[in-house]
Amino acid sequence: MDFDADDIPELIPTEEPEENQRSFNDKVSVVKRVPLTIICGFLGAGKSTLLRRILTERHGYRIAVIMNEFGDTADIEAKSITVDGESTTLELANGCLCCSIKDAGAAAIEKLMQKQGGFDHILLETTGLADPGPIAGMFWHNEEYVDAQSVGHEYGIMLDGVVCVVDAVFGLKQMEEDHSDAGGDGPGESLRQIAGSDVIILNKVDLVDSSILAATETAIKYVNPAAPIYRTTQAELDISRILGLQAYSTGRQHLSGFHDQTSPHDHDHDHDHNHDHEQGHASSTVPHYVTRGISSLQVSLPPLSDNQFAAFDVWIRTILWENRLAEVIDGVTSTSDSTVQAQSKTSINVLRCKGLLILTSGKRHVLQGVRSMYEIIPVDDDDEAMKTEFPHVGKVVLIGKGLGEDVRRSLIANVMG
Ligand SMILES: Nc1nc2c(ncn2[C@@H]2O[C@H](COP(=O)(O)OP(=O)(O)OP(=O)(O)O)[C@@H](O)[C@H]2O)c(=O)[nH]1
Repeated sequence: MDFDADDIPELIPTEEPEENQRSFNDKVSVVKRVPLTIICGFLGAGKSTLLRRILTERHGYRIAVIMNEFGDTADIEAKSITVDGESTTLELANGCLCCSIKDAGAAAIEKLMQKQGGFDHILLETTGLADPGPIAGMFWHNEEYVDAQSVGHEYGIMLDGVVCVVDAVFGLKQMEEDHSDAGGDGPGESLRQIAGSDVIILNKVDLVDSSILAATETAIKYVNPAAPIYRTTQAELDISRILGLQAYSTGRQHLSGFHDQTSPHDHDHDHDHNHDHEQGHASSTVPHYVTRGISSLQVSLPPLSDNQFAAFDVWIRTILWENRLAEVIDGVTSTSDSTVQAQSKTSINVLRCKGLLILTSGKRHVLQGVRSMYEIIPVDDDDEAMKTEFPHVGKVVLIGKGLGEDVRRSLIANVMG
């Protein structure tokens, strides 16, 4: 990547950001847990372009970008270069830091912060072939943070979100090839990257026509209907779109996808109709690699009693931990459709789940899950914005493999039954 003199940003004072720049900085926790965003994406999709933009723009934030290796970014104008046994750090004119550390685990990043001081945000770039799921799981419930506190460290990390950069030129082809390469190991990396992300950047839109963009977006939405998609050229977008997502907390942002279902298959119908509608399209227009690989399932839920809420916990735990439907429903399905039951027992693999559960008492809970890890957290009812901006219908979104009709039936019967 080449930089010319025009690209070199001016020195800016390290004063407090202006009021209108506080959109995500405000969300930094008072306990100094620094938000971390994972950037994944296909090979060559534009991850470095996005990071270079963040490292050189005048946004007023102190952001640490952790890269696998400096490689083509080493020529970024640096105020100083620090090298020690474990990390190399370039301090940049706009106050950001570009870091390359041997071990990008939570403990190593926290150690870096103790040395370099706190950041407003951390971006972690993954390689083009990385599956973000295990990396997100590593940072989500970061045990090292507890250790960091107990030994008096000032900073910890909290997972803010996962962002996937998709190549508008090759995205569809990559998804297709990825599936066919996956063989018996299930869906490959490009599909897992899309499935595991909270925001999708569809980059290089300058190189394709609108019909390809629309087809690519349709395929993405079948895999992950909950993530907003932003079209970009040279990864140019407002950084507040990707930072401060709070995708793993009860923050209202994390369910924004529920409001913005532009999938042609999501109408505000009841769940039976909605699902049948999806199935109808699936047989005619959905690319085969999506229907055969990762797909998503959305189910609307009415207000739940305490017992139904407890039943949901059992149901989700069973599907996430044991990759099967809950026992009580096995009994029901086995009498009506034992083939479906047998298939679901072996093929369900949920990569990501989100949800909003509304109780008959009015209390609301957010479901968050990455693979087998999940939590159900009460929504802060004192937050005025939560009252007005949060969806008022309970809903569960599952993204993964084997999410067919039997899973929806199981959820409804097991929880509502
Ligand atoms: N025309 C066009 N080219 C772009 C755009 N974004 C990035 N590129 C170019 O695409 C190439 C790959 O971009 P990178 O940012 O290096 O991609 P990457 O995802 O970091 O690549 P890997 O690290 O190899 O996975 C570079 O030559 C970029 O200049 C865009 O929006 N339009």
